[in-house]
Amino acid sequence: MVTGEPSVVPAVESTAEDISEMRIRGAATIADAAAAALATQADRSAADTPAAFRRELRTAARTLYETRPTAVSLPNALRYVLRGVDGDTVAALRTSTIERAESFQRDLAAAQDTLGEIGANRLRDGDVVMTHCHSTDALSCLEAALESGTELEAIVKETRPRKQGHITARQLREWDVPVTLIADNAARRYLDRADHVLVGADSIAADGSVVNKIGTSGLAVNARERGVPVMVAAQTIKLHPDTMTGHTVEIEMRDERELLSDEERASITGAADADGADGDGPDAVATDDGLRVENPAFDVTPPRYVDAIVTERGQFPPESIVTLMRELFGETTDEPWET
Ligand SMILES: O=C(COP(=O)(O)O)[C@H](O)[C@H](O)COP(=O)(O)O
Repeated sequence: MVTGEPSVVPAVESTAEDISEMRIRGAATIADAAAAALATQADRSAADTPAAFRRELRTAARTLYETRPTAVSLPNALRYVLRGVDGDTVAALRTSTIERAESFQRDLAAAQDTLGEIGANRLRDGDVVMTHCHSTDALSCLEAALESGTELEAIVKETRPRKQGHITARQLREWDVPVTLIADNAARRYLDRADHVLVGADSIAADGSVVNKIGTSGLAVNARERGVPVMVAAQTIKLHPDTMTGHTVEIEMRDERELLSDEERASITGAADADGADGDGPDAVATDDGLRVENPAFDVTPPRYVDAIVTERGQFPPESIVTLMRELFGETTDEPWET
């Protein structure tokens, strides 16, 4: 936290850490947790003036905002809650913040259900769906289809380096869906068996580009080459309003140790143990050993490789998503936590 800023309640700090460390992950889940954290901040605030209460809330929002840069659902959630904070007393501000956060969480869940019903209409009995990463919006489409009696099979990409495909596989097996888990490298080979590629999104840009887990763009290009339609399940909270005014979406770069442990690095570079050959592994990662590891968490799929973006407001060809963005966000993109 920046020195001199008002303190935030410990629950906000721990939610922020859980998001950074990906114990809370996935764009919709992050948005839900951020709204809940603002409600907790409001509930437990010891501020004795409305101005102090508002300052604390803005600091809490900034603390949450600074955790992960790519999923726009996070700032969209914070903006939604902060804009509904209203009242002349601390008690009134507290109540309005909590109510606003709760209504956000209700809307989020309802939007996911509606989106699922819409996405399910694209799926036919016996279809095989290839997934990437773990997306609750994408799974909502599969769940709605299964609930209406559609039989589905899934080819689940492992999704290196964090293997979120395991979470998807676990959920699908709970729903009794036959699952084939594959290494990411095997995707093109298995596209021959797939009727759909179904992924979620962290952000959708005004031109219809889809920002999602690293590997999505390569999958989409291969799917186009194989004639397999690509469906993106994304609630409107994933629409990135800043992209209407020319901003780009920041792609998060994560710690290289998600790809390569210190021991693996040492085995590649031949770096010796800093404290001698004691067998307990290297003590520090060398920075000048000539090996650079890069670990982008997301990539950008151009709209021409996407067949449909399924939202709770209907399904859209990617090129027309900007119309919905203007309707929902207007052109204003100021950040309430920066005031
Ligand atoms: O890319 C990811 C998660 O990345 P990470 O694991 O790095 O957070 C998901 O596809 C989207 O966030 C959509 O998820 P949802 O549909 O649940 O919002």
